[in-house]
Amino acid sequence: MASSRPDPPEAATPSARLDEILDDKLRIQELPDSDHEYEDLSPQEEAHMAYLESVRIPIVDSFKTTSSEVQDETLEAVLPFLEGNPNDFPLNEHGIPHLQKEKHIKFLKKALGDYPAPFAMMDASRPWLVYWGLQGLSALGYDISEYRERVIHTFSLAQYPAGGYGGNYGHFPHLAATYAAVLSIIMVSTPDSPATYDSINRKNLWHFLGQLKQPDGGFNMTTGGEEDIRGAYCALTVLSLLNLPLELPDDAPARKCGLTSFTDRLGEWIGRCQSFDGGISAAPGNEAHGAYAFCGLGALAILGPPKETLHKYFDMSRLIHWLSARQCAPEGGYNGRTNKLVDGCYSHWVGGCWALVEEHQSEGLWNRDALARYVLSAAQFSKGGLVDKPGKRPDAYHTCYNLAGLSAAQHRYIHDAEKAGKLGLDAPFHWTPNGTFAASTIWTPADEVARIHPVFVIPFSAASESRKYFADKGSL
Ligand SMILES: CC(C)=CCC/C(C)=C/CC/C(C)=C/COP(=O)(O)OP(=O)(O)O
Ligand SMILES: [Zn+2]
Repeated sequence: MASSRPDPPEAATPSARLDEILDDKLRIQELPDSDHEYEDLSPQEEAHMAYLESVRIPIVDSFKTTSSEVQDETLEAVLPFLEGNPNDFPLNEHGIPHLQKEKHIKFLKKALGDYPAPFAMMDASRPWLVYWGLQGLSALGYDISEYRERVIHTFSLAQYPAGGYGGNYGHFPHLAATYAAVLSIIMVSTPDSPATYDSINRKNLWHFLGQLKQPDGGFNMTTGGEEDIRGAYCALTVLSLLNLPLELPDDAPARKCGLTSFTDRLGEWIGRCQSFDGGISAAPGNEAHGAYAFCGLGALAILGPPKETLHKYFDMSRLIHWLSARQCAPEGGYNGRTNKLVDGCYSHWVGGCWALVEEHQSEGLWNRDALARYVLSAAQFSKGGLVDKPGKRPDAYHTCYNLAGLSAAQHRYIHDAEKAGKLGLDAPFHWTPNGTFAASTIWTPADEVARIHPVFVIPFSAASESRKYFADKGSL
């Protein structure tokens, strides 16, 4: 680096002749190590050459870093997919691979099946595997009702007797597992199948959430576990979809510190997660990350109409600046944080932020076509399923969130703040679809995925039917 470069020795003389030999490129990258070309150098010029030799390595090192090298490798992997069609997929009228719906459905159905023994380590993620599979299938327009019985069975076992859901039978309850389990259950439920909704022990779940509420306003992920912004989003999602009381249970430890409601001090705590660069981090003081940005925005969009809550708790112009910087060029997809690599899952974690942000500031803040191009051209795996980036294996997580990101690029939503009730986490039920972008230069109607609720990331009908079912039911 220039600042650490030593001063040249006094005897060293830069000269016009040396400058001629050492043009900029040469000086930085290709300083010769044999001196036969410079046999007739004066002692002063030789001293200057020696000086240049001594500073060469630090200069070269400052141009290449581990991050820049993996970024170069990423471009090498991605560009052939943006410029050509290495998978030999059928192309749409814009010359872009069609969305391979049938292949992805087959992949997700397999992902919802049995796993061989080495996957035992994924046991604690069972609710997530189910959620990603069901949500991905729904996005592809597949009717998931055939999974209803299996979902009730799986989650009745994973429901912890004292409330909440763990990864599987006998696991302690965790807020992330609870979020994924509740979303899965309500996705396969219908008002005429109350047994599915009623498999959730709401009263015990409410008590479990009460144990997680912290005196500073945030939520722990599990009893005695970490407090982070996922907790805020997961807890509010469950409270809102299951129409649980906002009042803290009497046995909630936060009551001892004067808190009475799940929402007490929560907006302020979420606001403290905005980092110096405008992004949103897991907890105050941490590095900003796109997945946490979605959790923060989602949580505020449940707490009240985003038109009101976003600018109340976040500096929106700095957040928009940070979110915009996550879209990679020329890849078109998103990365999750500064100086990191494009990855298909951020198509949702960052791409999904825009529907919420656009309630604060009008659209046009991001390049929808560029994201759709990354998903269709670079993130579809030849045999089905979607990936982080070319060269990676597909999995249910990347399949679900690439599809959600593609949906975010294709559809527009609007929130009716007037209709949202002031109490009871009712705000997220006043989003409505507001058209589909038809004028794309990337996708055609055959490449469209379904609309997805911008806050809960499930079908719209699953969200509204659950809320209505539990509102009609009333008591816990
Ligand atoms: C609702 C809910 C529970 C949301 C969870 C969201 C989520 C995916 C969080 C992960 C966040 C994180 C710090 C990833 C870094 O991974 P990395 O270092 O491997 O990836 P990177 O290089 O892309 O940052
Ligand atoms: Zn990823």
